[in-house]
Amino acid sequence: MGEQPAFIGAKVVDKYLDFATLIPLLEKALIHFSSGSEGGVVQPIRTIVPVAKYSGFLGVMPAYSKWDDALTTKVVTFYEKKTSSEIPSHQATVLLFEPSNGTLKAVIDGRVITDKRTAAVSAIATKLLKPSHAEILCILGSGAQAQSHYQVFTQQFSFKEVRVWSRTREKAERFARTAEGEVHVCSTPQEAVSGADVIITVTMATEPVLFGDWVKPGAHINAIGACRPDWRELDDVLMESCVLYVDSKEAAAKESGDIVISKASIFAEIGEVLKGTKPAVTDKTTVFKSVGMAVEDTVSAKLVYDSWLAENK
Ligand SMILES: NC(=O)C1=CN([C@@H]2O[C@H](COP(=O)(O)OP(=O)(O)OC[C@H]3O[C@@H](n4cnc5c(N)ncnc54)[C@H](O)[C@@H]3O)[C@@H](O)[C@H]2O)C=CC1
Ligand SMILES: O=C(O)C1=NCCCC1
Repeated sequence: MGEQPAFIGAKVVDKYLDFATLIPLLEKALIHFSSGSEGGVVQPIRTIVPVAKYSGFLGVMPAYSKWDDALTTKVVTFYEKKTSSEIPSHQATVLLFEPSNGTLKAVIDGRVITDKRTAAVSAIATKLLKPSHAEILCILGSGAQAQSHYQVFTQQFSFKEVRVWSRTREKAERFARTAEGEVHVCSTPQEAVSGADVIITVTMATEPVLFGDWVKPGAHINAIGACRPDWRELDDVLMESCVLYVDSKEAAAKESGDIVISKASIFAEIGEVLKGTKPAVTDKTTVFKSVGMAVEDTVSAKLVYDSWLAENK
């Protein structure tokens, strides 16, 4: 029998995944992904199994990155209705394999990876696309992604004001109370969005929560939810009037109702902007529609495993 795989839990993952190290790795992964076969990323569209009886979904997200020589698959579940406050709506595990022979090297908590890599990619998009004077940050939603986005955005940028709105005011207040800096709780999404320079939508909404008529012209929006073809976070006015960036054109056009239903046309992948083959527009309203990519999990899991191995040889 060979060696047993390492089991790496959420606390250890959190310790090793610091944004300053993760962001440059994700930038490279986005460039590789958007470089076709030359980029060496093999990432099929993920498989999603609906568990209709419980309004849940199971997703399988495999990827290989030649440049990182890393092979993973994430298995993620997400449930529309929370069954208890202790069980997160999204749970995930990343399996890391030895690419040369297929041996399973590690079973790694995928929840922290999902939260942090998604937020880090939004920060990358925002650095490229935000208006030059961005003073007000608005977050719609107050769950796990809201937390990780708040963390990285307050670390990477210096907003003068941070606002949050959530369907349940009490949850928005809890978010503000536990945040490290000052967060202004808003009573309506419109109040939160009004005059904001950067907006993040991190909800499980299935109908629009952000309307184009509310958005300050030139603002940048990171749209993180609406990962099913019949789910929306943004309305048609916004989708039709913005310059639309995505992580993966193929996946976004198939998976997100914000694009499928509005039929908005995609301008570029973020990886193309990082590569310099497509421009970063900063004087118009921009949307980064994120659906999440397996290769982001691959480079994150490799970082965690390599860091863990260095301390546990
Ligand atoms: N693009 C990506 O890479 C990823 C996207 N996601 C998506 O991001 C979104 C947020 O995920 P988490 O923070 O982990 O979930 P969560 O369950 O921790 O938080 C969800 C938030 O959405 C709010 N919400 C639920 N239904 C709503 C509705 N109908 N209208 C307005 N707000 C509503 C909840 O009150 C809560 O604040 C989800 O849509 C999730 O699927 C999650 C992981 C990766
Ligand atoms: O990329 C991911 O991981 C996810 N994206 C959409 C929702 C489920 C998790």
